[in-house]
Amino acid sequence: MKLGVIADDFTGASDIALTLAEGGMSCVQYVGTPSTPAQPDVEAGVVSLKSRTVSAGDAVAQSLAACDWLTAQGCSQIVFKVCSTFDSTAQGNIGPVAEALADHLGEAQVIVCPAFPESGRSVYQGHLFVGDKLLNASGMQDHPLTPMTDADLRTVLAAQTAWPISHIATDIVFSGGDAIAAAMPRTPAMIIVDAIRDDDLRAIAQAARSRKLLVGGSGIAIGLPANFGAVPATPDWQPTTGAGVVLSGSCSTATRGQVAAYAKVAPSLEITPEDIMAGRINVDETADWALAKDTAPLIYSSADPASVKAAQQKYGRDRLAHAIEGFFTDLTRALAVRGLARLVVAGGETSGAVVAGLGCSAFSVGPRLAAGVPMLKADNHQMAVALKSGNFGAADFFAHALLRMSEL
Ligand SMILES: Nc1ncnc2c1ncn2[C@@H]1O[C@H](COP(=O)(O)OP(=O)(O)O)[C@@H](O)[C@H]1O
Ligand SMILES: O=C(O)[C@@H](O)C(=O)COP(=O)(O)O
Repeated sequence: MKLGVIADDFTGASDIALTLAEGGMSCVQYVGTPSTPAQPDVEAGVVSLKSRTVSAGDAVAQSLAACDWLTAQGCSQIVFKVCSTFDSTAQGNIGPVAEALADHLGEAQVIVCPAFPESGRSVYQGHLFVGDKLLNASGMQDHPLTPMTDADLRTVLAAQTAWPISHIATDIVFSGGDAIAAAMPRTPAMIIVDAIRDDDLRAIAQAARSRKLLVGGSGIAIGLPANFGAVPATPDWQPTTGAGVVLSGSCSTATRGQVAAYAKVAPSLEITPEDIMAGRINVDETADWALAKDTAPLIYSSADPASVKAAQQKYGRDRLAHAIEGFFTDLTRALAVRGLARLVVAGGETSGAVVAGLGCSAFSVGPRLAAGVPMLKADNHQMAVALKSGNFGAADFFAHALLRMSEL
């Protein structure tokens, strides 16, 4: 293994795994840190953690364990994959984990860049944009767990770490990899690097060729496979037919549009916070209902910001999230034993919960369904799976994903 990734959620892990696979690296997405060695042909290993919203201490411990496993497999460079919308709170976990990994690997300068131009995320003058909106006006200010209310990544990161924060601006980035390398501070720092185009990310990769640690969204990986001699490729796929289900616990803007669109063409079942907290949902009956349908049904808890806020005030934010995620874990387990063959999931935390219900230990990475979303095959069920980030994908993503999984 040459390149190791520690991803702070499961959708983020499959997002960067797609970038690396399309860059021509043989790539596996692991479910948590494996306890056994990787297959010898794996060049890029992506460890999926569910560490974005746990305590900073827990996130650090999980990330260091993942780092140790990846370096033991031979990785010379580690990427800490965070969200392209920099999802975090003042407590972390981006700063504390980046700091701990840097100390552990002996790296004093850490490039931090969440830009992902293909999905509209750009970093300019240290500020993160989603399309033409600043991060704090993009919808991310209403996220149920990690509301983002400041677009200046320098102040966001400074609140999470004692390390000095530095910045490399677009004029230097446009001058290329050598200019970026020359502009790197000589003293310890986390460096927010601007990037608005894929070419900027390639220049960053060139500058980072011998860095032991990088922090970023999947865009940070665009230029990395070439550093390891890989050439672009299309990942293989064996079609999977059979029963399909869409599970959505994401309350993000794009997902809510996808839920509304799919509910018009397929059976759907809304699970409300009241249903969950009152224990009104029978998981086995729900799984039977889902698999009796001719068209893959949608089961969702996705709701608008006002409803989410009201439910959080009533039940407590973390308690509610935990209960909803627990429901999705149990439902997935029930669906898997009944022979589910195609599974589409919306939401990063939700995906972590769903994958826990699958009980698999790794995914092979197939071709793209949308920017940042590959088709995956679970190693235990040979099930086709898509883990879609909250804000990725077009309005017809669910129908498109289910269809593509079954096509040659
Ligand atoms: N109706 C709801 N009310 C409150 N919280 C919810 C509701 N539905 C889902 N959630 C919780 O909101 C969080 C959504 O996060 P996530 O799955 O990561 O989505 P995204 O990818 O959009 O960030 C999860 O913890 C989920 O359990
Ligand atoms: O970088 C991204 O935007 C995604 O890969 C990601 O991590 C998104 O997280 P969720 O929106 O919580 O799925």
